[in-house]
Amino acid sequence: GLGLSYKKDENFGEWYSEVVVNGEMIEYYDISGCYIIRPWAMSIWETMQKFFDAEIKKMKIQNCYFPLFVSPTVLQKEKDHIEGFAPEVAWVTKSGESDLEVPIAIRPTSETVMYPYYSKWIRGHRDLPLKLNQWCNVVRWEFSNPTPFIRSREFLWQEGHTAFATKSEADDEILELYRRIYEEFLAVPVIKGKKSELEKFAGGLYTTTVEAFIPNTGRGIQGATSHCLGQNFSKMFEIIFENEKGEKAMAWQNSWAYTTRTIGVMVMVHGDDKGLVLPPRVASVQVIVVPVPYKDADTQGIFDACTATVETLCEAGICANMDSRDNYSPGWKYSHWEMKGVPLRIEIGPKDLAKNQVRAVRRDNGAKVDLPRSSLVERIKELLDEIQESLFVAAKQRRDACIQIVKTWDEFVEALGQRKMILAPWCDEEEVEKDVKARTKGEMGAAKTLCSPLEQPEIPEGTLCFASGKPAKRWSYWGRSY
Ligand SMILES: O=C1CCCN[C@@H]1CCCn1cnc2cc(F)c(Cl)cc2c1=O
Ligand SMILES: [Mg+2]
Repeated sequence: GLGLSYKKDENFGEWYSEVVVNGEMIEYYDISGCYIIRPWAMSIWETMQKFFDAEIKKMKIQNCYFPLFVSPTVLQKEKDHIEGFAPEVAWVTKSGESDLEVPIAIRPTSETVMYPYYSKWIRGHRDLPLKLNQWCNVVRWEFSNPTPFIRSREFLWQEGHTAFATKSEADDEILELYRRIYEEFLAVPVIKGKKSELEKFAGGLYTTTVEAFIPNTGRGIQGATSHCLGQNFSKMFEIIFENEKGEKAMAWQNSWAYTTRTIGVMVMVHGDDKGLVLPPRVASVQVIVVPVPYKDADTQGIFDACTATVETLCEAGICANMDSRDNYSPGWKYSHWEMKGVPLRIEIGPKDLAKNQVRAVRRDNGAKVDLPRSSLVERIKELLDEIQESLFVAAKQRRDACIQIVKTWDEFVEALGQRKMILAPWCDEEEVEKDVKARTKGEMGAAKTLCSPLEQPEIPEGTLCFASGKPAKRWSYWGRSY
């Protein structure tokens, strides 16, 4: 029947798997780690894409499409940093009955696909900057526990690859777009930060990130990423141009991505024991109108009022629908649309009809309010804005409650045991991070750096690293992660 069999605070993993299926976002597929993305989730991806694509077009970034398949020679070109990734590369070895002469890799990311052509196209400084993006899928044959949206063997993303004549900083503008996707659309708080040397993209100079946090599991999760590649890849792929002084120079590059993981983070942060809770800005149905007929009361009048209400809201740009199915009770419909996380429900019964009003019910906190039909549009718009804001505020409060500032190792271990996101002063030495990982190994996974926040709290003179006792150089967030 309706309703979830698992509670979010008791069986988070099972709750999550059930809620994405019952909310009709995901259908499980007969290949492990692969999932069907149903329209209820695809519309969220499209809403984010519409925003992000328009924003990168303002930055004169152009979309393109490179092949899915990578020839092995070119994939090995990056051998230094991909040796760790080799086990997750998927290969095509046959067509029909016959083996391929040479196996072909399926892109796990597109540096090796794109950069040989960057090298060909970029000859002189007038060919720069070259700023391309592609919306596509990538395949990484992961073995650790597959989770819909969060960790799958195929996922959708955008990957941006930019090349400049001069040293360009990692793209702060892109990182800000990622923050906006999380905080303004998905109502999920994130922290902008820099990855440690150990956690960064090995092929680049440094990696910046927006880090989210899942209070229920006490794990950080990388929300999106932007890398400053320096000249590392232009050296490897000979992306060389003649500069304005006629000298040979190597291009400076950035690359950046966000993925369908964004949708999973939103579900984990906002969902509850009645199902999904969608932020209005990404909800494909923001208002569901349910007729509540009563015995011989004016059923047609109620239906007409519902139809008129939907039309009025749609004309005002609000995504409203009516559930007019006559084979389900109002109560069944309430549970169904709560499971799907529709932000607002409008009920119209005989009493509402008589008073020329509607009853609006918020999905996030269950609050009910009677609205006169005369001021319906403005009141509904206010309610939707209120829901969007309060989802973000509530999520930020829950996330902030998980942040623990520590100064010593004992405090660190205690906070880790309490599944916290730990802010600690650190000597910024890679060996020390490796040591923390070794010392916190366990079946829940080791602690690692999540990011060093771009907004650094001040470090009082004499502050020592929580792990090594050496002079602290920067604050960093630590914790377990996905
Ligand atoms: O994160 C981004 C932004 C968009 C473009 N790419 C970079 C780096 C991707 C790292 N990475 C991540 N995963 C990988 C998996 C693989 F199997 C292989 Cl061969 C390589 C990689 C790999 O380089
Ligand atoms: Mg990976």
